Parts: sequence; C-alpha cells; structure tokens
Amino acid sequence: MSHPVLTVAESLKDRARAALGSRNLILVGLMGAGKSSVGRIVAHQLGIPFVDSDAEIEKVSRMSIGELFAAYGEEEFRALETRVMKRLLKNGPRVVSTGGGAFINDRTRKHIKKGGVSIWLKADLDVLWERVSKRDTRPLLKTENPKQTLENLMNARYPIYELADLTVLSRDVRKELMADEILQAVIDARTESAAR
Ligand SMILES: Nc1ncnc2c1ncn2[C@@H]1O[C@H](COP(=O)(O)OP(=O)(O)O)[C@@H](O)[C@H]1O
Ligand SMILES: O=C(O)C1=C[C@@H](OP(=O)(O)O)[C@@H](O)[C@H](O)C1
Ligand SMILES: [Mg+2]
Repeated sequence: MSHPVLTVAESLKDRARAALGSRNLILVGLMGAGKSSVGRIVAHQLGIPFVDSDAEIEKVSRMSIGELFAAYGEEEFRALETRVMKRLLKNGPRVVSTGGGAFINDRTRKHIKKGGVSIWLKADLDVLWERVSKRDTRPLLKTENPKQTLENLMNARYPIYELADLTVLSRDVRKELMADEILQAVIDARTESAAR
C-alpha cells in the first residue's frame, strides 16, 4: 500500500535534528556575530541542550571574562577555554556557542573539529561594531581604537574561521531567521554529503 498524498513535509527543525544526529553543533565567529544569542534559539528549536563556553568558563572560575583576563591574562584564559571546550564537547548532541577566539586556538579547534559540526557566523565590520560597541564586557576591545582592533582581528581570524564546516552570513535580520538559516545549512550539508 502506498500513502504518498498523506505524507506531510517534515518541519525544518525535525530535518535539522535528524541531520545532526548525536553530533554537537558548534558556533564560531568574531565577537558580536550572534553566537551566544542565536545559539540559544537554535538549541531551543532543535530541542537539545545549549551551552555557551564563556558562561561555562565564568561558572567554573567564579569570575567574569573581564576579571579573568585582568587577573591571569589571555594565555591562561585560552588554556582554561581549551579544557572547558573539551569537556563540553564530550557528549552530544548540544549546541555549543564558543567565544570568538576559541576556534583560532589550534588545540581548541582540534577539539571542535572532532566534536561535531562547526558553523561560522560571518559578519561584516559595521554589523559587528554596531553590536559590540553597546557593551564594554569584551576585554580585547578595551583599546584606544576598538573598531580598528576589531578590524585587525577580522583580518587575522577570517582565514581561520574559513576552516569551519559551514558558513552562514550574520546580518541585521531577526535572530529567529538567523536560527532558521543555521538549521537549513545543517540540512543542506547532510544532503550534499549523502549525494556524494
Ligand atoms: N541578528 C541579529 N540582529 C540584531 N542584533 C543581534 C543579532 N544577533 C545578535 N545580536 C545582538 O548583538 C549582540 C552580540 O550578540 P552575541 O550573541 O552576544 O554575539 P557573540 O556571542 O557572537 O559575541 C547582542 O546584543 C545581541 O542581542
Ligand atoms: O574574540 C575573542 O577572543 C573573545 C570573545 C569573547 O566571546 P564572544 O565572541 O562571545 O564575544 C570572549 O570569549 C572573550 O572576550 C574573548
Ligand atoms: Mg558570546
């Protein structure tokens, strides 16, 4: 017996959830790209846990990211970030939002590559600047010319973010739309690899 007419198209989230399987979905990209806020929505859509590596680092250290940088410096922060990321990626599926420098660190990037599907939220300088300039919580931008610092970070880091499995363009549209585009990218990647 066949039932073609009664087949209801699976929703975007069901298809993305099936495509992800037990892998983690790891959001990477520069400060202000929307990793933390959009990542939470994506996890909710998929019905899987959400973790933000910065929030987790703040929890284990009982310090803010700013306090950690001030007290121990960036190098120590990166070492802690590597350990925390390794632990967060052990069990999937989860949506894991990283801090902007995590994927740039060779050791952390290896854990990310092994731990699931990485997706780069790519944005242009003005979009990022408009967002990050509203808050002063990011220690790397406490410089004389923070917009120039952000541009320097873009130039240094974009070739490395390119190594992520997928890329989605982050721009000023509703965060829910950004989340849908991420789900679609996960589905498309699965379909493409199955077709090969
Ligand atoms: N698509 C979007 N449209 C408008 N504002 C956004 C969008 N995505 C993120 N934001 C805002 O930009 C700021 C930085 O976002 P956040 O999720 O913290 O980025 P990240 O974790 O990548 O640094 C937040 O205030 C957030 O609400
Ligand atoms: O780009 C970076 O090196 C950093 C990004 C921050 O996270 P967000 O990208 O979520 O702002 C935070 O981890 C820290 O301030 C360092
Ligand atoms: Mg964040």
